[in-house]
Amino acid sequence: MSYRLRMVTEEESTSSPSGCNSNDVVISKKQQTVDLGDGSDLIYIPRFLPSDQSWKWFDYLNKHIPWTRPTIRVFGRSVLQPRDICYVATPGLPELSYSGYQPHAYSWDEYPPLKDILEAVHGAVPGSHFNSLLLNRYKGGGDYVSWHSDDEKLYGSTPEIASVSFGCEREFLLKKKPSKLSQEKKRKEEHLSKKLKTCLDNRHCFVLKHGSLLVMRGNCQRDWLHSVPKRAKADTIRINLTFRHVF
Ligand SMILES: O=C(O)CCC(=O)C(=O)O
Ligand SMILES: [Fe+2]
Repeated sequence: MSYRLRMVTEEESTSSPSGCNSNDVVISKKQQTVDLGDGSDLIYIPRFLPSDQSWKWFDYLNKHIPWTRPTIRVFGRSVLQPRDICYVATPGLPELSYSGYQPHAYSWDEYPPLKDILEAVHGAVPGSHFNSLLLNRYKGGGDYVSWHSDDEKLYGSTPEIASVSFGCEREFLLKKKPSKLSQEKKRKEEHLSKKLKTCLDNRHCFVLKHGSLLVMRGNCQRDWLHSVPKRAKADTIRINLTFRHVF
């Protein structure tokens, strides 16, 4: 099954509705940009892909991707990764390895819909050339990804990561990495915030919607950690695709 679709932007489709046909994927451009400071920023497009097309992709990925739940090493112990994963990459790139685990790199050609999603992402992120993809499947609220940053050397010093979500909405959290300088600053800010009775917490939360796109850019992986915590009430499947550029 393949979805070769013509992409049009929301602006094009509203300015010339007759230019659209039923095979068009209308890409929404309504986006929120968050400046995290010090050269880190995020772009969030809640309705990036149309809902019905996103459900078709969800069903395809859920059924056809060779999901695996690997054993990884965390603080010297072997643990089952708390979600299913799969890795897709262009042949000839340096191999990805994390937490003592090296995933097999499947090819884009084996899963044609991934190329359509990649095309939509490339259209939304000017100048991007993603050549690898890590897929995650969260089977329910007990599946999660703990605090981490995607700062592996093969992604370069300022990785650009584009994340597309399908299915169950889950919270995506970001918090600033601790540093000696920022701890000192934090102590001063806490003192001040107690006085002002305000909360100065360096955290951000996005509820990642079905069909949404979130892009992390600049120093995000150097200065920030992100996670998708367990949520008892999230009882259905969520599939997340993170597109990355390997150098
Ligand atoms: O599922 C998500 O939204 C995030 C996944 C993630 O952070 C990762 O694969 O590195
Ligand atoms: Fe990540």
